[in-house]
Amino acid sequence: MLELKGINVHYGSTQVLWDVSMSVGRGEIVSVMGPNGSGKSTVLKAAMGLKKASSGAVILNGTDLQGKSATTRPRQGMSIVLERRRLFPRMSVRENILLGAFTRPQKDARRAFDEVLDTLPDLKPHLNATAGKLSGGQQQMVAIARGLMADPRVLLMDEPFLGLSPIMVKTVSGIMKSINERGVAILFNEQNAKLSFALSHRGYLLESGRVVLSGSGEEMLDHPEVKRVYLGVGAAAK
Ligand SMILES: Nc1ncnc2c1ncn2[C@@H]1O[C@H](COP(=O)(O)OP(=O)(O)OP(=O)(O)O)[C@@H](O)[C@H]1O
Repeated sequence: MLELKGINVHYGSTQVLWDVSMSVGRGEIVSVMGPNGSGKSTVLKAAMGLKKASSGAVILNGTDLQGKSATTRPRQGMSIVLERRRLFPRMSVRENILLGAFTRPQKDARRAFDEVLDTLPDLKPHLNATAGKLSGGQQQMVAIARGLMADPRVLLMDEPFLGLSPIMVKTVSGIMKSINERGVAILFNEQNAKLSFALSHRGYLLESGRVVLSGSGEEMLDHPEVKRVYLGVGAAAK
């Protein structure tokens, strides 16, 4: 349903993505894993149109989105949960969530709001709280709720576990699974190989802006290179 084809991205004269091709099928959870600075966030930003690719195509359900602005993409069925949550800290949780429906008529927004709270019931007691006062994990839930308000078929999640406690990591990965079970495909990035590939149906390994490996979550976890470099398996025996 979402395809990135031969994406090249530059910041100024520096190229940071090289011929990146990825796909996300209907109902899949797909991860982009790689070290710091390998270009994971840039992949998601290019998919969402927040960073313009120098060349290549972003295709969503057969429509080429290249050249169409980020603001049109929620209507096409794609939304993004940005890194570090990017909430409006002085606004209430309710206001932050409702912002996610800016492209939808009010009646649809109200219905979407109720559905989103069914998916994330833990937010109900906090709707009138100031977003900036919530814990990191709760803020991540608000960011996910905001992303869901556009009723996406594909949800992009930029480092959804960043800075969360192990318990909140479990909670958020559970939320991702339940969103996915409701028919939403997810493309997310994460630096931790185990977390990335254990949660995803398929994954990509990105190094220095290039896809160097891809496969099912299990294949990725079992790959000798992933094991050696990213899981530290074997190193301890020496
Ligand atoms: N706005 C920007 N201007 C210039 N260079 C940038 C900008 N954003 C990212 N870069 C560079 O592009 C490269 C890829 O960055 P990106 O944030 O996509 O990597 P990442 O894998 O998501 O890293 P991290 O895990 O640290 O978030 C890095 O070398 C980074 O320094």
